[in-house]
Amino acid sequence: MDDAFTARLDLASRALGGGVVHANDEFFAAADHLVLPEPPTFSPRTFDHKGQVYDGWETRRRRTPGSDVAIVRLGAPGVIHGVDVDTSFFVGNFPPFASLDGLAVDGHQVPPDAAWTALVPKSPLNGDSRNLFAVSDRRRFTHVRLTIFPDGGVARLRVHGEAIPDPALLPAEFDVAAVTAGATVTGCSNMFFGRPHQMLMPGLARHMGDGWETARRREDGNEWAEIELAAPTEVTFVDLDTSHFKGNAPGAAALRGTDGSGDWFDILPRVPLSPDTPHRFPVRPESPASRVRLDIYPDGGMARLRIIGRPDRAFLTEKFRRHTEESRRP
Ligand SMILES: NC(=O)NC(NC(N)=O)C(=O)[O-]
Repeated sequence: MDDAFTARLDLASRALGGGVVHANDEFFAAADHLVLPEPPTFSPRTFDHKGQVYDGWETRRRRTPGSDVAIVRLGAPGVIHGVDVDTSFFVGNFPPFASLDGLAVDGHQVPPDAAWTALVPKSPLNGDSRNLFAVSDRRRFTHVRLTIFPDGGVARLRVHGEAIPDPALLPAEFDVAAVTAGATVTGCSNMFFGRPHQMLMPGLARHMGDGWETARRREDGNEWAEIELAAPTEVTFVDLDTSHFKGNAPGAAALRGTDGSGDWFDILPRVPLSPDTPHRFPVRPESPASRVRLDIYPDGGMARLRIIGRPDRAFLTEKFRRHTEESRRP
């Protein structure tokens, strides 16, 4: 099956601010575990007052017909390309079937009579494994609802897709390289220790594992990453944050941009970098950029990359409109 969607951003992740807003039953384990960014873990023969401790959402054994549900508010609303219903470590207690629905709400509350859209029909699950389901609906959703039949445990719910922010909620100038704004990594030379999209995650990096890190380069040349920005943008500031990279920060970096025509121009000509330091550079590039290339010399780690500027509002509005109109239709 097509599982290419697993490389996409997890829109539900707590790392983006996603959260569980409702679960009808959490007897054995809290549904909040569903959106944790870390892979699930298990410690055998570890019992609390309710039973064996699980790193997931686990409901009690049903004695009446029915199903159990959990509703997740996406950290970044967007278009869902596929989901992973991960039942890791649930063996004698995984749900044999699950389904997933989506909802797009204006504002912040889920109305009790909301009309949910089916994204994954009731489908069989395997225990102690990832269960991948592609989603073909290309509308924008703010919430998903996981239903398990009849009961049981799910370790994580990953909702892979592309973030589509509401332009009405974005200021005139913001970080257009942020994954929550819809920026994506389109290529990189090396990601041995850490994937480059981590540079584009919200907030400060928590530790060295929370950034882009290459292997030590043993030949000539330098490492690089390319990013498609949320929209064509007049860039005003570039942040290169090497926090936590103390013995392995790049010695220098440069940022170039293109408007898609194939011509590249300097946004930030090569500058020296210090270890474990958030650097900010005011810039005045000659043109708006829709894509950028970060070169680091020769290799190393970057905790965060921020590209602040004034995006093309019409571009953002059209992207939002294209994915939104129909998902709001009753
Ligand atoms: N040994 C178990 O895991 N039992 C049960 N679950 C927990 N959490 O104890 C159950 O009945 O599914």
